[in-house]
Amino acid sequence: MSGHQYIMALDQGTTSCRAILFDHEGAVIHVAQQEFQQIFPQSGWVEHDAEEIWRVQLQVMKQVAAQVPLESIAAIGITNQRETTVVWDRLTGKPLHNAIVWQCRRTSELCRTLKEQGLESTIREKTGLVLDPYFSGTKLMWLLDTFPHIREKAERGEALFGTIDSWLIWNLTEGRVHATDASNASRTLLLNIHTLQWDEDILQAMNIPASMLPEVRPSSGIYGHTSLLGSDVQVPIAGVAGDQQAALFGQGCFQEGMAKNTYGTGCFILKNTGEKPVLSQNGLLTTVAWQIGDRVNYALEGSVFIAGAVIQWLRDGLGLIEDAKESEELACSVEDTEGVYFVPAFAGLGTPYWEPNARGMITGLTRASGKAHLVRAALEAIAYQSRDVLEVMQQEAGMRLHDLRVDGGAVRNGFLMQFQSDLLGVSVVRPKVTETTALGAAFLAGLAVGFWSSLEELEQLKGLDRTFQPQQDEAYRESKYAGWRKTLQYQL
Ligand SMILES: Nc1ncnc2c1ncn2[C@@H]1O[C@H](COP(=O)(O)OP(=O)(O)O)[C@@H](O)[C@H]1O
Ligand SMILES: O=P(O)(O)OC[C@H](O)CO
Repeated sequence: MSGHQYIMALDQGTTSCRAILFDHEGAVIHVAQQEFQQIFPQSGWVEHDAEEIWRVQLQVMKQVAAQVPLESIAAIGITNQRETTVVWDRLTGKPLHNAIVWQCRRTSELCRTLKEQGLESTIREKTGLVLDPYFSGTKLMWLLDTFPHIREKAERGEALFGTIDSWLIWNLTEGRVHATDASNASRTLLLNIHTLQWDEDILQAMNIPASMLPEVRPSSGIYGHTSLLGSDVQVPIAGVAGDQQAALFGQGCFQEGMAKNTYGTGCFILKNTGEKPVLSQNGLLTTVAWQIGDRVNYALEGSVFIAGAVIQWLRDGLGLIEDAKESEELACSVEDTEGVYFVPAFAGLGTPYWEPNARGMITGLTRASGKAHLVRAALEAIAYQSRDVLEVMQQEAGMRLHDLRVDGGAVRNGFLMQFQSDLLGVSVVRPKVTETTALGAAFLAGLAVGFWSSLEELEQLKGLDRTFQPQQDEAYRESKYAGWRKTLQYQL
């Protein structure tokens, strides 16, 4: 192992592809990042070009690899936007349709039909999920039902399904490995999370051929090797996890009861529930956190569909700001939103409401309302939605929140972090490495190849950047939140 100094993590997010090299201390050594195209073919529909994702991911990977001797890279870990559905041709390797993104609402009606057929409680018990367009199952079903040539190929064993991890593994590996890890598989609506097997009854009910599905493997372990960084070097792909589970791992939330919130395109709050799946009564999801060897860790999750994406919309949709960073300065330029509330339900509402038909809304506007109030209301909405999830988590899991560990692109925004702390009345703890998603994937890969030896060793690597303490009293907190809840009622 002596020449091995780095682990490379590939973080394939909703808006960009990243490649990051971490050293043995868990420090970021090199990063390359590139955004790719978001495709909105109709209202509420979202797609990505899977070939573009692969091209961009390979490019950033090569950029980073060029900074160090190839032999110094011990392994690659993959982490990815979850649920996004790719179907490709086994023979040509070409996608048979654009990837259908997790945010896409096109299967709302299909979900309703499946509910009417009485499938909801089976899905809940077996998969830990709810019947919502968010998950891969109905997206795959839609592709098979809409395009007869895709179904024909699937029935001949020539069409393969995968989430983005599988798509990258397939493209990276010499022998075209078709696999996924248990954390990603647990987001498809097709996996029995108790047995970690694809569920035959659900596949039958959704008319999905089992031959399309990838092999489910542990999150830490060798999937295959790639020579795409240099033909004479074989680098093992040794860790794979969905991005939110990877962030939980990268935050060092290894023990039952530990929780984190990641502020990226959406917000995802996960709480480690140990080795037993806990089923929620209030709209939280039960999901596989990771599998290492035979040991499976589960988590309860609250998913907020639009968080940082609302800031992107202010930038790209309205042209109100030029850069996400600007939102902080604008928000701080006013004392308050002066009664403006912004519900960014662009893609329906996730936890705990599960209302696929909800849509965005801005209320409380007056002639005195300006750009700064709107931007501030958008940032505040990210914090309100996170509180909605944490309220349910605390009620249900008997969790007493002492502090909140945070990560993701939007935690750079100091206003947002302070407001989150004020709104919850607890400390918000931001780590030094906010790339915890990528770090989690690196940890999983590093453990598999002996770069790191144990979870205890990984725990020592954590470093804090800043803790935000509440600066407002309970009266402020509760009156702001009551205003949010009242506004939300219009969409429920
Ligand atoms: N300073 C900032 N303030 C608010 N939001 C930000 C800031 N910087 C980045 N963001 C938001 O964070 C998101 C990107 O975070 P990232 O973790 O890379 O997301 P993803 O993995 O979903 O692509 C974008 O939606 C962007 O608008
Ligand atoms: O790309 P992110 O970081 O917004 O994460 C997306 C989630 O995995 C969707 O479930």
